[in-house]
Amino acid sequence: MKIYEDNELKLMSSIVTIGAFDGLHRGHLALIERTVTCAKQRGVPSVVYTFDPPPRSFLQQKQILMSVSEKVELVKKYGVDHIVIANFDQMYAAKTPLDFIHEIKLLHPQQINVGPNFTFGKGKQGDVNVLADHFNVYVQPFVVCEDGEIISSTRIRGLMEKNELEQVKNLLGRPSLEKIKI
Ligand SMILES: Cc1cc2nc3c(=O)[nH]c(=O)nc-3n(C[C@H](O)[C@H](O)[C@H](O)COP(=O)(O)O)c2cc1C
Ligand SMILES: Nc1ncnc2c1ncn2[C@@H]1O[C@H](COP(=O)(O)OP(=O)(O)OP(=O)(O)O)[C@@H](O)[C@H]1O
Repeated sequence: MKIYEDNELKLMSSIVTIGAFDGLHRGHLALIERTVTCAKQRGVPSVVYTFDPPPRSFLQQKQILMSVSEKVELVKKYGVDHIVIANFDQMYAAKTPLDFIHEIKLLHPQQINVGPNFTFGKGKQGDVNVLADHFNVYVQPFVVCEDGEIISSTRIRGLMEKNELEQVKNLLGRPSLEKIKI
């Protein structure tokens, strides 16, 4: 897997997934698996486009669930070809949805896979509908756990605070944040 610590990767064709992916829970992993499978079927590279630090931690001082090197290590195990790690700072956060779309166009994605709640651009102005005006977008239905609740990094942060580690393992689908697979 090739790692790009700027957001200037250019490809002729690709399948892309985008997100903070903090903690790499079962919802994130479903998106990454779909991206890799689809890329292999079509014979084009798979790309995970992520942010460091996670926007929620930079903008709202939320706890970071995993380091960028742990994230890279786990993403690599899933057979991803390229990972872009955009430096999320004030200047980056101020980009408009259209600025971001122009960057993603450099990847020439045949398909972009995101979850229903994906947002992007200054003030979270871009959503899946805006993205779909410019790209072929697949919206992965929410992955939920047994009680029907949506799995999210926010929920995992809350469970960690209460030390509910069994439930954390369940949402991650593996024994700990760092461990690769069960
Ligand atoms: C170019 C760009 C600018 C962003 N600016 C903001 C912002 O101003 N405020 C905010 O809360 N989030 C901002 N975000 C974060 C997104 O809303 C979102 O959290 C991020 O794209 C990760 O998606 P995910 O939360 O679905 O993983 C920005 C994201 C991108 C790509
Ligand atoms: N449970 C889920 N099922 C399917 N897709 C998901 C799920 N949770 C997040 N996603 C998608 O994964 C990508 C990364 O999302 P993100 O990193 O914001 O995760 P999150 O768990 O929603 O985080 P947070 O709780 O901090 O907002 C986005 O495209 C998002 O829509």
